[in-house]
Amino acid sequence: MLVADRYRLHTVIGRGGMGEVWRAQDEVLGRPVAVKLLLSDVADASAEARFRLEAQTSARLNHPHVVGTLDFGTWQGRCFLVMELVDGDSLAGELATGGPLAPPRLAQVAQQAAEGLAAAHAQGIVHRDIKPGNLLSDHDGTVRIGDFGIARFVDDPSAGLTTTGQIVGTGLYLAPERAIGTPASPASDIYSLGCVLYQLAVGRPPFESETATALLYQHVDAPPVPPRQRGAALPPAFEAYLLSMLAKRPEERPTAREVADWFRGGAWRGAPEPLPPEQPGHVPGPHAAPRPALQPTAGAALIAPAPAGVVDPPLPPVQAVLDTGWNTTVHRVPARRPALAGPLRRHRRAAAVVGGALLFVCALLLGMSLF
Ligand SMILES: Nc1ncnc2c1ncn2[C@@H]1O[C@H](COP(=O)(O)OP(=O)(O)OP(=O)(O)O)[C@@H](O)[C@H]1O
Repeated sequence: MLVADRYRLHTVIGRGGMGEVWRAQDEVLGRPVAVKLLLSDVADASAEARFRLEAQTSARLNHPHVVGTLDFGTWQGRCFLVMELVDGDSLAGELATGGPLAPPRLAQVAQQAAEGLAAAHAQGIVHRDIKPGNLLSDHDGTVRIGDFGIARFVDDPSAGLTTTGQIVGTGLYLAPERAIGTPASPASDIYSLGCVLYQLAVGRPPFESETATALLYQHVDAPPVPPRQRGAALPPAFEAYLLSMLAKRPEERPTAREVADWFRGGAWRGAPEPLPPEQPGHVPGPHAAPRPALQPTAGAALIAPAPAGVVDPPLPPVQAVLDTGWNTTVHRVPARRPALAGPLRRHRRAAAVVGGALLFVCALLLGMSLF
C-alpha cells in the first residue's frame, strides 16, 4: 500500500487507541519510517484534531530521545503521521520478554527518558502519558519517548480535564495531584516516569488495584513499598532517588533535568543519602534547589499540611478513574485526607524531643542547686 504516493507500508508494528503504526519505506528519500494511520472507527473531527495536535506538538521537538516527526497529512480520508522508525521494542515489550531490568539498563532508561522529558518541558510541553509502551528502545538500546497524542502545553487551561469530564493518561502512572484534579505539570511526568522505572525494576507498578477508585487513592495516599522490599536488585541510592520521583508533593520531585544529570553522573551506584524513617513517598529528592509549588486551579487543591493545632479542613474530592485505559472518565468521590502530613509530624516530634531535653536539663540544674 502506498500512502500519499510516497510511503510504502510493509507490516503493522502495533495498534493504539487512535491509530495503527506501520513499518514503512519513504520511497522519495529511500529510508525506513514508521507511519501511524488514524483508525477509521475513531476518525471523527475531534480525533483528527488530536492527531494533528500530536503531530504539531512532537514536531516542535528535535531531540535524540524523542521520536522525531517527519510528515503529516491526509490520505484517502484518513490522517497519517510519519515518524522516525524506532527499530526495537517498547520498554513494555522489553519487560515482558526479559523480566525486570538490571540496574545499569534501568539507569540508562531513566537518564535517556529524562533527557527527552527535559527537552519537552523546556518547550513548555507536558507529555501526560508516560508509560512503558510509550518508551521505545532502538536496536542499540537507545530510549526515545513516543506518542505525544495527549501532550499539552503547560499553560493550556484544558490540560487537566477534557470538557466531557475525562482525565487523560493511564491510571497506573497517574500523579497524585492529577488524581485530585490539578492539571498536569512537568512534575506529573516525573511521577509517571518514577512509576515506570519502579515497574521496570520490580516487574509490577507501585500501585495496583481491582478498582480504579482504590488505585487513585493509593497514588494520593499510600507510600510505595520500597522496590528492594519487593525483590528489586537496586543499589540503595538508586532506590532512594526513585522514591523521590514518587514524592506525593510535586515540588518535592526532582526535575527532568536533575533526573537526567543524576543518572548520567553515575550516582545511582553509590550509597544513599539517609532517608527519614517514614513516608518514603514523601522523601524530598536528593536535589538541592527548591522548586515552586503548583498553583491551585479551580476545583483543585494544594497538598499542604495544616498548621499545628489547626483541625484539618475538609478535602476536595478525589477524582476516580473508572477505566485505566488511555482516556478515562472521572467521577468525584469523597476523599480521605491524604497522608501528607509526614513532615509536619516530624517537626512535632522534633519539638517534643527538644522540649523534653530542655525539661531534663532544668530539672538537673534545679537538683544541683538544691544540693
Ligand atoms: N515511531 C515508532 N517506531 C516504531 N514503533 C512505534 C513507533 N511509534 C509507535 N510504535 C509502536 O506502535 C505501538 C502503537 O503505538 P501508538 O502510539 O499508536 O499506541 P499506544 O501508545 O500503544 O497506545 P495509545 O495511543 O492508545 O496510548 C506502540 O506500542 C509501539 O510499540
